[in-house]
Amino acid sequence: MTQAPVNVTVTGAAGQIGYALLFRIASGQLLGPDTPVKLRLLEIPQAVKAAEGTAMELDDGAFPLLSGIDIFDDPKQAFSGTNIALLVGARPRTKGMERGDLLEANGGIFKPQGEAINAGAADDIRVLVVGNPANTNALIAKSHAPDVPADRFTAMTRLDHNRALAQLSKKLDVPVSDIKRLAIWGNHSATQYPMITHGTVGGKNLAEAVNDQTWVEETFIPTVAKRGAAIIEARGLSSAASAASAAIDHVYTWVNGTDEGDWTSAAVISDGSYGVPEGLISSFPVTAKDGKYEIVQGLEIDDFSRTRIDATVGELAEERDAVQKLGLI
Ligand SMILES: NC(=O)C1=CN([C@@H]2O[C@H](COP(=O)(O)OP(=O)(O)OC[C@H]3O[C@@H](n4cnc5c(N)ncnc54)[C@H](O)[C@@H]3O)[C@@H](O)[C@H]2O)C=CC1
Ligand SMILES: O=C([O-])CC(=O)C(=O)O
Repeated sequence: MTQAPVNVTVTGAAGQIGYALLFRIASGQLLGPDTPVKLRLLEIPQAVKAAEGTAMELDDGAFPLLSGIDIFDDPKQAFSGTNIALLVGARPRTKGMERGDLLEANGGIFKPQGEAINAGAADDIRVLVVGNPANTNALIAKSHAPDVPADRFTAMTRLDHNRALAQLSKKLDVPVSDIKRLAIWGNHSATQYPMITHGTVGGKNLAEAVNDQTWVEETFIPTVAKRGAAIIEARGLSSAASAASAAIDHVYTWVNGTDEGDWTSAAVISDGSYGVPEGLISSFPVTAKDGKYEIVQGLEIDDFSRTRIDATVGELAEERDAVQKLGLI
């Protein structure tokens, strides 16, 4: 192990996703088995003690790749020199809270975090926003980091992608690894569009293999799009281990690349591709190469997909307009 450790900042470190995520980072699953990591945990002051408890357990894991843990309640310190930032901590929606209140409360978190990343993160900083509303929180953070290339801000739809893989694997009775070129479009919300049109399974077209448009529209799409709510209903808590696993997948792929001929899904800054307004952080089919996510170009979009993409992207535009009105971007 000769490489210098990579600094990884995790916000919301004392939360339930943090608890599932940190041990996997420490064991080398975020960046690979040859890359040592240094953890920088950010929490609100009331949760610092709980984060200290998690750090004690991380110590007790005796992970060979974990070269240190620091805990902060100040974003400026937490993001100083960081290479990878996982923005997990967010303000959850509580009873009686309107959508605007939620966006405003999260603006109070993601604006200072964007500023702190701008001020002190390493030049190769890569940011993944997990905390909801993830796409718009990423947009807020990006807006306050003008010196960081915009394509370094991403939001997580890999969990939706993995959920879609799992549903298709069950439907077709094939291993998830046989299914390629699946794509989640738009917002990480119930309007998202999981698209199978260009997918493949064992080299054959995925939509033809499924051959059941009623199942796609009435079962597959709603199951994937509403899975978060179904998990809350069943567990009494929102998805945590699966969300942590998807965050690991998102960063691992970003750094190590997609397989030749395959895609994944990530919410990245739109360059106007497929009519998605430039500047929105929207999920697209993406490849990763040389440490960069790129939107897959040139796909034919059928009428059904167009309608679904327009709806979810329309919701993103509304969220952008709302945070613009609140002066958060
Ligand atoms: N994009 C996705 O696919 C998914 C996103 N999520 C979202 O991830 C977020 C975290 O989920 P959980 O870990 O289950 O929540 P949690 O409530 O268990 O933990 C959140 C943690 O964030 C901390 N926090 C709050 N404000 C902070 C700030 N300003 N700086 C640092 N830390 C702060 C809290 O103290 C808490 O420890 C939620 O917004 C949830 O909706 C959850 C699942 C999937
Ligand atoms: O729905 C939630 O609150 C958590 C979430 O984002 C998901 O599980 O996809």
